[in-house]
Order: sequence, then C-alpha cells, then structure tokens
Amino acid sequence: MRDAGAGSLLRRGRVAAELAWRAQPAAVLGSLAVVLLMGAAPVATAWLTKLVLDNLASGGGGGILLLAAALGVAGLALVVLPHVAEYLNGQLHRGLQRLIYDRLFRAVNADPGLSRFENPSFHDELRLAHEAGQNAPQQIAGSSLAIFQGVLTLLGFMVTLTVLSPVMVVVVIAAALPSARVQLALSRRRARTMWGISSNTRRQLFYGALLTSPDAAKEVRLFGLGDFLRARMLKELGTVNEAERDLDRRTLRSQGLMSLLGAAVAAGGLFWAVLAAASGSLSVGDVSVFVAAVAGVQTALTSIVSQWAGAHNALLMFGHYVGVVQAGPGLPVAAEPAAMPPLREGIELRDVWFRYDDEHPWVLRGVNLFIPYGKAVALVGLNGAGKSTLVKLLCRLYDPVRGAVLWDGVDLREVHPDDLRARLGVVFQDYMAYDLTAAENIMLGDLAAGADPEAIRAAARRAGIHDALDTLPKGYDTLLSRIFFGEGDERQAGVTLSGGQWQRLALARALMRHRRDLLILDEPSSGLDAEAEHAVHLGLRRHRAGRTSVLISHRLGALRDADLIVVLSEGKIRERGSHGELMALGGEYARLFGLQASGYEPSGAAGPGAGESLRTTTPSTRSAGR
Ligand SMILES: Nc1ncnc2c1ncn2[C@@H]1O[C@H](COP(=O)(O)OP(=O)(O)OP(=O)(O)O)[C@@H](O)[C@H]1O
Repeated sequence: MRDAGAGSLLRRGRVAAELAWRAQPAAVLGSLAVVLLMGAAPVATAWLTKLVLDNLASGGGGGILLLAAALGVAGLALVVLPHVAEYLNGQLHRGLQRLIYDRLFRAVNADPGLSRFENPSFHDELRLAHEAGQNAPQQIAGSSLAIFQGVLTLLGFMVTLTVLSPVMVVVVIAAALPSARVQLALSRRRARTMWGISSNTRRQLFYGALLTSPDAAKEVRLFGLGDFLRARMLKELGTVNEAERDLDRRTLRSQGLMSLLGAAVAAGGLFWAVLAAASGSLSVGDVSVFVAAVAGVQTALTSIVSQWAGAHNALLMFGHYVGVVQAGPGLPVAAEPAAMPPLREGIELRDVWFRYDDEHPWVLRGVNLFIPYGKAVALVGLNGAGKSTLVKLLCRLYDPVRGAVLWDGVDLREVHPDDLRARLGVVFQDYMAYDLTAAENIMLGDLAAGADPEAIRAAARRAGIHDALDTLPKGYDTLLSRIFFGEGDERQAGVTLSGGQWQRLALARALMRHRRDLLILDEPSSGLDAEAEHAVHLGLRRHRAGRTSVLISHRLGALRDADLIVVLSEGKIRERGSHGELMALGGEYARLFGLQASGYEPSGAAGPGAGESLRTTTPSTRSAGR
C-alpha cells in the first residue's frame, strides 16, 4: 500500500483536478455554477419560508405574492438542478475515462521490458489503477464540488442559527466532529481492504475467464474442470465478500451511532425552539427557519464529512493510478541513446549471466557467443536449456544480470529499445493469435508498411499461407475469430484456423520484416507438417541468404544448413560448429540428431540426410496456437 501523507494526497488531488480540467473544462465550470446555486437554494428557501410565515402571521402584506413566487423559483431550482448536475457529471465521466485510459495504457506500454509484467504486485497495482482510473478522479472532483456546496449551505445556515441560538451552533458542530473522525478511519480501512483483496479479485476474474475462454474450453470439457474452476472462483469470491462484509458491518455500526447522535441533537433543538416560541421569544417563522437550519446544518455537515471521506478514499485508491502512470519504465532506457546503425559485424553475447529473479536459479551461465553478420546461427538444446531466454536478451526484453549483449560492439543497454526492435524480425515460440482479420494479423508485423496489401500477400506467400487465406469467405479480410462478429451489418461470425495455419500466419507477420538486420525464429515451424516445414525452411534460406538469423528448432534436420550450430545445456554452451563438425565430434548434438533420425529408420540407423523433418524427442508446447 502506498504512503498516504497529507502531501502525497494533495499531489494526487492536483493530478485529479488537472485531469478533470483537461478532460472537460466546460463540464467543470458548469458543475461549479450548479453547485453554487444548489448550495444557496436551501438557505434561500428556509428564509423565504420564514418570511412568508411571518408575513401571514402578521395579516399578510403586499409583498406576499412576490415572496411566494420567489419560493416557487427556489423550489424549482432545487428540483431541476440535480438533473443538470447529473448530466454534467456524465459528461465529465466520459471525458475523464478517455484521458485516464489513454495515460494509463500509454504508461504501461512505455515500458520496453517484460519483467514488470511477470510481477504479481504489478498486476495487483494495475488492477487497482484500472479501477481507480474508472472512478477516482470523478469522485474526487464530484466530492470536492459537493464539499463546496455543503460549505455554502453550512455557512448560510450557521449565520441563521447564530442569529437565533449561538449555543446550538456549538452543539451541532461538536456532534459532527466524531463522525468526521470515524468516516476518515473507515476510508483508510476501505483502501487497505481493497489492497488486501486485490489478488483474490484477480484470481476470481482469472477463474471466471477460464470458464468462458474459447482457448480453454477444450481442456475444461475434456478434463472435466468446470466444477473445479467454478469452486475455486467462488472460494476467491467468498474471501472478497467476507472482507467487504466486515467493512460494511463496521461502517453500519459507526454510522448508526453517529446518526443517533445527530438525531438527539436535532430533537433537543426542536424542544428548545418550541418552548421559546411558547414563551413568545421566537416567532412561528423563527421556529420554521430554526428547524430548517438545524436539519440543514446537520445534513450539510454529514454531507461534507462523508464527501470528504469519499474523496479521501478515492485519493488513496488514486495513488495506484498515479503510481503506475508515474512509475517510469522497469527496463532502464538510456538518457541519450546511442545511434543504432545497420548491423555490419555481428552481435556478441559476452559472458552473459541471467536469471529471471534473484530467487530463481541461473538460466544462462556465462554464455559467450558471436553471431556474425550475414550468417545463420542455430540454437539447439533440450527443454529449459535457455534458448528462448537467450533470444529474449537479444531483443532486450530483459538485461543480462552480468555481462553484456553487444551490437557491433555497442551495448544494447545504450541504444533505445525502439531503435533496436526496428532492426529485428521475430517469431516467438508462444506467438499471438489475434482476433482480427487475416490481413490485420499479418499487418501487425510492420505497421508502417502494413497498409500495403501487396506486402501482406508477399509475406503470406513466404510463410506458405497465402492459398489458405485467399480461399477464406472474405479472403484476407476474413475475421479470424470465434468470439467476435465481423464488422458491417451482416453480423457474420468469423472463422478460425488450424494450429499450423495460425503458426504460419505468425511467421508471415514476422516476415513482414524479412529485410530487417536480424531475423529470429524461435520454433517457427513446430506445428507444421513435414512437407510444409521443409518448404518454409527452403523459402527462408532463399529469402534470408546473406542475412543474419538466429533459428531455434527441436527438429534438427531443419537446422543442419545453419552456418553455426550452438548446443546449449543448463545455460551453458557445450558445443559449437557446423553440422558436419558436430556430427564428427560425436557429442550431444550427434546423439540428439542420431536419436531423431533413428526414429524414422527401420533399422534404427541414422543415415546422411536423416532428421530432415523429424519429430523432436522433446516436444514443445504452444500457448497461443489454436
Ligand atoms: N518468465 C520467466 N520467469 C521465470 N522463469 C522463466 C521464465 N521463462 C523461462 N523461465 C525458466 O528459464 C528456463 C529456460 O527457459 P527457456 O524458455 O529459455 O528454455 P528453452 O531452452 O527455450 O526451452 P524449450 O525448448 O522448452 O522452449 C526454464 O527453466 C524456465 O522455467
């Protein structure tokens, strides 16, 4: 939970006010005017009522009609103004939402690294930031206006009460003070509770999402997970509900007590006023204005206190939003990034050590590797050897804990991540399948060139998916989704692709960047049939001739033509060389290659050229493939 001293609350208040003003200045000004009128109207009504009553008691003078008309106008204002306030509030809400989300997602997106996204605290904070972003600034603005309105009403009635009974002013205010303290304590507790149950709420949403996700639907049904997931979801919801019920009980107890106190003061005041009127020291009009004033002061004070507590709670919650928006990137970006010219010599990993967290074991242990310009380097190793991790360091999604990754001798930490990534084309093992059209799925690989349909088709051809896309109901404009309708009037459901087709689509996306300096293919063809894989690799070889590539595959046959093959094991490079050299060495690579080849040989012997399209002994999983 963030610190919430007065200074920090004030700073958050300033941020919220600035946001409201930027989002909807007209609505803010309009709301101020309405608040002024609404603040003055009850006092005016009370005084006008007194004047009318006194006028009637004294036989009714000439001004009575004018007073009655003024009373009517004040009553009208009291009825109409809340609706105007509601409309302005809606306007402010819509304007604020747009601005708030724009800033929130801009800030989240500005982090070029991955580590924050793998931190549960960040997700708790993000969820609360999201929630606070939806309500807090508006609540802060709304409560501030309501406090202003309450103060206006309060001042008006205090003057009134002071004229009639100064003692009563003191009693009413004294009765309101404990209520203020209680409300503030409650708002602190509410903010603490929300932080405490944030993980439960996220887990509850997670289980709920699994129960409805089309990706999970197969396993949920086949393994019969529905009841299990529902029970877990309800358990989390139960924890959340219990915490909220405790809070509500506390609120009920405290507010009930405070209301009793207020009612006792009002009753005492009324008793005194009636006695005073009976003894002739107050007029009937005085009694009416006194009763209105006691009720008005109490209502205004209660409103000020509860609005203050609401604003206080919103400010505490808003701290999460401000925290995320102002956090700065998790992965540091150089203040004056070095230039990033095209690759000329090569990329070097120099004594690279890496682990995902201080508590986690080392994943890479002193890796030294040079990827020469214009060459294809293949990474080979069993599951968990560290291949994808090495690739993520090449993309600077993380920084090495020790050592460095150098691009033509320049440390990647010194260049801007955007400049680096503009020079890369990458397919990750866990590629994304977007619920967008086929063309859009490919276009995302190069937004600048993506509007060009020919570039999209060329990438699809290179990935061997063109024919399949061309024959879809709407060709490349077909929506690839089972959860959305296509745009337009027909509400036509989208279609979806096979796992291998999705993978080719992801490959096409990366191949939108096939002229980039470094192409990284982390298992680009594991889901393809043998013939397709062969065709894809042949195509890549042709297109990438003379360009720098890093390839990862468990099908060693697909890698045999690489200029350099590197065998990773337990985070260290164990072997390196060409296919021929490694086979001659007779080490781990030769063993794995032979093992794969033997699976296809009736005699179990691995002949030359074997393993061309063999299944791996260590199959990988697809998280995004469908
Ligand atoms: N984001 C992460 N946070 C923590 N640990 C991770 C993370 N990603 C990978 N690891 C761990 O790092 C190790 C290496 O994983 P990596 O994905 O680099 O292996 P790999 O060689 O690509 O394996 P595979 O052949 O299965 O794809 C594994 O032990 C894995 O559990």
